[in-house]
Amino acid sequence: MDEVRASAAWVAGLSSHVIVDSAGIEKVVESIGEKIPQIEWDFEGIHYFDGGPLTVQYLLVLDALNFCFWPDEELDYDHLASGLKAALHNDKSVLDADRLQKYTGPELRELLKWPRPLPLEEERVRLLHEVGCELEKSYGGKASNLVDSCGKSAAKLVATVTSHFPGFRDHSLYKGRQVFFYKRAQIFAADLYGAFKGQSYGEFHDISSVTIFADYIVPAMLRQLGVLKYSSNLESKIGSNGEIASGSEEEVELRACSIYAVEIMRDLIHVKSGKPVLSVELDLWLWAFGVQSPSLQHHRTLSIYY
Ligand SMILES: Nc1nc2c(c(CN[C@H]3C=C[C@H](O)[C@@H]3O)cn2[C@@H]2O[C@H](COP(=O)(O)O)[C@@H](O)[C@H]2O)c(=O)[nH]1
Repeated sequence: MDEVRASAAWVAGLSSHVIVDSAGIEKVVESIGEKIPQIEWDFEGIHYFDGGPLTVQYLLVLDALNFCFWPDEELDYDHLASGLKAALHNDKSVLDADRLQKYTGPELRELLKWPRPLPLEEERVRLLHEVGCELEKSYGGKASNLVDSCGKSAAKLVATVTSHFPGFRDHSLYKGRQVFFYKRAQIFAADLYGAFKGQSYGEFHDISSVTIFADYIVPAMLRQLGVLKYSSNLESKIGSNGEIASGSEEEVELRACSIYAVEIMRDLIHVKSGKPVLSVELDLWLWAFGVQSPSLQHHRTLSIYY
């Protein structure tokens, strides 16, 4: 994850559409004080959890599909999580590697009990096939074997997931240079950590190396808090729900500045409170407030990465 942190800082240093406001960060840190808001991982009660390997399989599939819900105004992340949970309660074999390789779009819709085509449905199906195929080829069909192979290192897990599954290689180019986000790979590590409460499949000695997950909710939340400032052009595009192209400087800056700003915030909280804080905890706090704030306007980019 060093490459995520380093490339985000590099982009933030050159950024022109999005600015990280250090006074805004100071204000947020002041308002937090000594008490970092602690959010329960499954605060919505939407996740499948049985304490064993099937939960790991569930989380990998969940994060393989954890992107771009906004094109359907009625669809959100909760539908995906609770849909997979209900499907698993009904039939424990729905996420078996051989079955993952065969789903069609209409079958995936049926599995999630969603009445119409999902956004980027063909891509979702392709990514499911990729997960099933690679799990079968390299890990005996089990995501839990993949996690076991990482020696309780979140950094190794992210490196393993991104090297085995091309769909998780969330990166972009900015001013000619490769920048890394690895949103869904990192969130897989964080979801294991959260679901298993830092034990068993969720035990990582380096969970502090994970950054926030650059999606479309966290930048909007950071902007609402006064941590990010947008150029007037970008502001009006987002305000009018205009689409921002994947890979555009605006999109890369939105994501990179969010990661960078939270890393700065995290260091400042540590200095002021004397207590270390995880980016994973700050992410969950920002995301949980963001998704519960209906007026929050976020950027719209068609992407399989977030
Ligand atoms: N930064 C960050 N982004 C996250 C999540 C999560 C879910 N995390 C689970 C972990 C603990 C909780 O129990 C959650 O269940 C989803 N997203 C992103 O949000 C967007 C969905 O928005 P909407 O269309 O409104 O549903 C989409 O880009 C999705 O990829 C997170 O934690 N952090």
